[in-house]
Amino acid sequence: MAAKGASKKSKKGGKAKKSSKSAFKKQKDSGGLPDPADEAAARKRNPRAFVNASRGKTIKLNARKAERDQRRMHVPTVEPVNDEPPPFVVLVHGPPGVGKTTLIRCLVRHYTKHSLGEVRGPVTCVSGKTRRLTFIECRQDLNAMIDAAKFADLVLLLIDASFGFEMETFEFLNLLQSHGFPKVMGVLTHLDGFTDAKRLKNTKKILKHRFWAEIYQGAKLFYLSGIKNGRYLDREVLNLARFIAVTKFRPLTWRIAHPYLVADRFEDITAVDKVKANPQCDRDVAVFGYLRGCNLKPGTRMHIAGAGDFAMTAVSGLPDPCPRPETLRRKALNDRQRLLYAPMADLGGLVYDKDAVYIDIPDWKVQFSGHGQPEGEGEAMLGPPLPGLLLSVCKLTMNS
Ligand SMILES: Nc1nc2c(ncn2[C@@H]2O[C@H](COP(=O)(O)OP(=O)(O)OP(=O)(O)O)[C@@H](O)[C@H]2O)c(=O)[nH]1
Repeated sequence: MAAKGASKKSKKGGKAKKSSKSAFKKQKDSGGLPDPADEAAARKRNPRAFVNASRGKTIKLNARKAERDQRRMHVPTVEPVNDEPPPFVVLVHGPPGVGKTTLIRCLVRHYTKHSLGEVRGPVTCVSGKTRRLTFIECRQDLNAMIDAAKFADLVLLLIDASFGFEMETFEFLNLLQSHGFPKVMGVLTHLDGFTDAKRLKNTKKILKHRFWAEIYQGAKLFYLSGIKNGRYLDREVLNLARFIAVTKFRPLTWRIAHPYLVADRFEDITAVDKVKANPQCDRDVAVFGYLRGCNLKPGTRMHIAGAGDFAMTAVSGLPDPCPRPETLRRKALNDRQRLLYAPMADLGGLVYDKDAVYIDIPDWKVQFSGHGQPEGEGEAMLGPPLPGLLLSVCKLTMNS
């Protein structure tokens, strides 16, 4: 223990340098300079020699190492080579009001420069030269979560920081475990509700460690610090979007061995007379979506989650409605290559209903005759939709 009143020797800064210089001079004067070989050996033994000086950098390096180790542990299989892989499914999950719709809108806006109105059904967009993403919003409802756990490639787990984790979030993680556990990233929202900086820092830290305890040490957690003009901050969305665009997805053994399809949309194509005669009759339904997993053989029985087993009468390939860019020479995508395909959303003035398609035509483009539709009505109904009107990769017709 230092004697009372003795001054503390400084270890950093100008004073420390000065004192080390004077110590060296003293040693030189007394002729007791250490042997350079001994000095080099001592330096090699220095346990702190390879430790990062910066604490933040050490944490980041450890997190990256954990990520790499996890990836190594989880890739026992090689994904089959596919020239045109289907879009990856990014599932956005969280409690009501946490910001799922807002986040999907912001990400789609970032990738395609298109502002979505309402987010309904799957939204597919081109996210880069070689990748397409399908965003799906998952309600905090047990049935929806059970279905979503079966097809998600990446889960964005939204957490309301002002509330913390909810029971359903843990339930969903358990469901994911039973389906092979896809990649999971956390996103903290409602951080602008904190006025005290210290409390905000503590909350972030607590939630991060809780999240790491559930997933693994170093799992990626993003912070969205607030809303501006109904959108998350551009810089934070850009970081998240870039991370999603480059992240590697784990091929899950069961999924790559089975054909499956996430329906972008469906149509009831039963003959009208048949339904009129017997409203309870078996229906013919055409389901449109990208085929995932392995090849689908025509004639196999299909299982529709939550509905049961069905016989398939026909399968046909359709032109891709959201193809990847053909020329990869340019570094960035141009606006024409940033495609968006969301058949259920109100995109481009096209709305799909159960039994009709509506096209929204602005009033100034329409010249109504005196006997036609009343003036001012901007929606024209086209009648029952034809199968294959809006194109998709696979079409199935089923009856029970
Ligand atoms: N202050 C603040 N408001 C937010 C934040 N995130 C979302 N909101 C607001 O919360 C409201 C609900 O956002 P939505 O994106 O509709 O949430 P949701 O999870 O899709 O809600 P449901 O569709 O009901 O499940 C909107 O008014 C958003 O502006 C945030 O980080 N801070």
